[in-house]
Amino acid sequence: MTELAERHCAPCEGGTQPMNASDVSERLGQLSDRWTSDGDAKIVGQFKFKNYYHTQAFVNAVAYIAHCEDHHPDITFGYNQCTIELTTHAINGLSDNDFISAAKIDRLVD
Ligand SMILES: C[C@H](O)[C@H](O)[C@H]1CNC2=NC(N)=NC(=O)C2=N1
Repeated sequence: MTELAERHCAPCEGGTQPMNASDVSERLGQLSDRWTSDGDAKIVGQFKFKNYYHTQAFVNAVAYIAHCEDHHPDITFGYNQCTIELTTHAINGLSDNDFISAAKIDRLVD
């Protein structure tokens, strides 16, 4: 199968089933250890940086990915850390879009 980071998010307007726990855990295995799942509802990534400039640059790059993919994570950050939460609002759960976005975000720092 094509690597997650090479794929693109597909428009999701509902009507798709949210991923079940076993799909979630299989997809999580394709991401870095920074990501954990919060039940089947969302995945959370924790990123550390050496200073505010590096953190802010990362946040800007994540926002750019979100714009290009039309899939939007919640982003919170401080001086040297950033937390990304991904879920697919349209289906109230996780879809491939969340894992594709997470894999692209991983690529920024790996
Ligand atoms: C039409 C467009 O694809 C949708 O409105 C997108 C926009 N960004 C989104 N982002 C997230 N996280 N979940 C969504 O369901 C979603 N829907």
